[in-house]
Amino acid sequence: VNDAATTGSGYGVKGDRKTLNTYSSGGTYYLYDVTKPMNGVIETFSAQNRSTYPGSRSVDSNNAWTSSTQGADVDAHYYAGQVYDYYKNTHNRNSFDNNGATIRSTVHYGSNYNNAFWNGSQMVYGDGDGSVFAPLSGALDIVAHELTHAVTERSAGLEYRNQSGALNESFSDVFGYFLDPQDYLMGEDVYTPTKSGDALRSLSNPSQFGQPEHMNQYVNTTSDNGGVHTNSGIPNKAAYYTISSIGKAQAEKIYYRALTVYLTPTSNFSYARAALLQSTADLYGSGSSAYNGVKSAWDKVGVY
Ligand SMILES: CCCCC[C@H](S)C(=O)N[C@@H](Cc1ccccc1)C(=O)N[C@@H](C)C(=O)O
Ligand SMILES: [Zn+2]
Repeated sequence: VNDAATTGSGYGVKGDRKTLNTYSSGGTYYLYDVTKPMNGVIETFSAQNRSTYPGSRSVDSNNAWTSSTQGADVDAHYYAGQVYDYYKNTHNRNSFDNNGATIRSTVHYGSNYNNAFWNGSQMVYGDGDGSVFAPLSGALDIVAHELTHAVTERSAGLEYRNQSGALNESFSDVFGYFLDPQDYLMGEDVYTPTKSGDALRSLSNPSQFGQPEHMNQYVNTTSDNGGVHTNSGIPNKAAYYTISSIGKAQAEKIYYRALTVYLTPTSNFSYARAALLQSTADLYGSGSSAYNGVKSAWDKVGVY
């Protein structure tokens, strides 16, 4: 039996059917996607509910990934491919390092683990406890959030604390929106599976879920690396104002250019305003409506 790229199918966390780019070797099927240009490989592993990664490759006997525990594997793999395609097609970036790095995910991390993260080399997803979260790879905006941390790490390198850390978190949420633009909510597809209509965060209304949305509400704290998941509400609100005034198409070009050309590891909110304005001037001119939209957005959140 020789090795070959194959096409499988399966059910995601929400029970939705998906087609998968898989690989067969020795009669076993793997979540190993070799269809991307320039050899960008996407591969998915399972920690089998231990707290180790990468764990072992997700496998299936007949390329039908339909068991109830495979939903997290299916979505991590499928959504990672979607995020790869977004960065390649929209920003001409070939994987998170712009050099075809393998995109690896591990699912079923830990026990009832209500989080997901980028560990410096790969994405890692918990299954959630079924009350706070369902398996976290079941949300495209979460997968985009985590993979954008990898892009940030290989570009601006925003330090994960205080204002640069809140920007790091915000850029991950904002690209989560760009991948999943049907609402301004974050994590809604897997957050509180037994309760509808809520989310972990909102870009349009950060205060709805306990985040500040103006600089005069900045939270000075030592917890959560200086409140990176709290103070991200302020740049998130500025992104909402920007997107709702100039549109997603121009906003995503501006955000990508700021992240990859101007921001640095210690950039603060004021520097982010300047970087986004400079990116807008580069792309659309300093007299453009886009420029006025970005300026007004950051004025409204009190960052100058
Ligand atoms: C390991 C310690 C924490 C790592 C933080 C990761 S990058 C993170 O920010 N995870 C996101 C997951 C997410 C993203 C979008 C929507 C919902 C959930 C996150 O926001 N985690 C929250 C729960 C947190 O860590 O406070
Ligand atoms: Zn994050």
